[in-house]
Amino acid sequence: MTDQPTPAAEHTLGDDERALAKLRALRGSIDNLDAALVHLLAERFKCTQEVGELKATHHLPPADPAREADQIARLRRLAVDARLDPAFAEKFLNFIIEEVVRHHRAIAARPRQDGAGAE
Ligand SMILES: O=C(O)C(=O)C[C@]1(C(=O)O)C=C[C@@H](O)C=C1
Repeated sequence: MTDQPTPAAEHTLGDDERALAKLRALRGSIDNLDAALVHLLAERFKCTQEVGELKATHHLPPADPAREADQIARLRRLAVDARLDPAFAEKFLNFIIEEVVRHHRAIAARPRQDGAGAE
């Protein structure tokens, strides 16, 4: 019988420490990226809040399906280039837009402060 090392014997304490250090470093980057996502989303919602005000003031519909179709097609292309699943990119954008449209509807339904529209 030959003395073949078992996988467990090859797996040293140093390997485990390196793996844990790598995991910690990756989690640090994940936390930074999550923070960036929150800030990016906050900026996006600031813009869409203004869009919602503009639309409500000028009696424009809360949703614009043609614009959404363009955005989805563009995002899917970007996702493919970035090696991100385009179906996931589409789902993610739709999720955000759904929330935006909900805000737009709430703004449009809000009673106006300037008395316009009242008898
Ligand atoms: O561009 C608009 O008209 C918006 O209201 C913004 C937005 C978006 O979040 O990107 C939201 C709803 C519309 O259906 C399309 C796009």
